[in-house]
Amino acid sequence: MSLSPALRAALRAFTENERILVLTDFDGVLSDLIDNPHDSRMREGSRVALTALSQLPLTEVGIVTGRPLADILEVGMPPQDVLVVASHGLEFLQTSPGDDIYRPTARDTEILDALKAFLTPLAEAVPGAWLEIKPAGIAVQTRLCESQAGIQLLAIVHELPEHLASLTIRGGKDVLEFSVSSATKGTALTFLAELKQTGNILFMGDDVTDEDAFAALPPTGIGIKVGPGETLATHRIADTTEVTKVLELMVALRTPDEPVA
Ligand SMILES: O=P(O)(O)OC[C@H]1O[C@H](O[C@H]2O[C@H](CO)[C@@H](O)[C@H](O)[C@H]2O)[C@H](O)[C@@H](O)[C@@H]1O
Repeated sequence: MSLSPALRAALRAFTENERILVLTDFDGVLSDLIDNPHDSRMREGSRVALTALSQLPLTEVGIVTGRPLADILEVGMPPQDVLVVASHGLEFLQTSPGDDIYRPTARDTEILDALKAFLTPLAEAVPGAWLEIKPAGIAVQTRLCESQAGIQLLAIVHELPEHLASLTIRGGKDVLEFSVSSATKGTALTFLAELKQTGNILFMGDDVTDEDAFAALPPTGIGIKVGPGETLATHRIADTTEVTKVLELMVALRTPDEPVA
């Protein structure tokens, strides 16, 4: 499918701004959703377009992901000059003076150990379920579970005991994450907007946590939801192949003498 005329017009107007900030989620947007997160890679077309975009003048590009920073650097292999916000807005790279890598405090470690003790037997009881240990939290992954068993497990772990009640809970695609951090992709977007001194921001995302970023977009921003589901975004595209088309169109529109397909 080609991009809708309304989205093409919005992208044309957006790229005419002098300075722009293009931000995108990783899983389900730059990469297809697959069973093993360690095997995820950016679609090649999106990698090429993202790299080209990041090298254009007055064009800032960033990846905003729920993955830990070390993980996205290894799996996502972000091109040079691309800003990275990881752990749902907790960790930052290339945003100097805002560079920030999370290191747990003694109290965080105590809570995370207690969380692991709570989640481990529950996950072990459900075939296919596994725990993704992150620096600031733990995600219960159920993509490989029988559908009802996965839904049931997430409902059970959602009811945290009293001693873990301070944790932030984030939903996602076949995943529920518990974190000592309450940062969101929305707080990250606002931080980057101030850092880069622009309200001309485009954000693409596919999941529940991306809604925080859509909500934080200024009126001069553009939100693009990838795939189905309720959203605050003003535009929608079908899948990761259309993400590549959006990125390629912005490169063409932003490059003098480049033919626009
Ligand atoms: O914010 P994102 O970049 O979209 O990251 C969200 C989570 O993505 C990963 O999990 C999801 O993708 C996996 C690989 O395709 C899939 O197996 C899993 O079921 C999905 O939930 C990642 O593992 C998480 O840490 C991220 O928070």
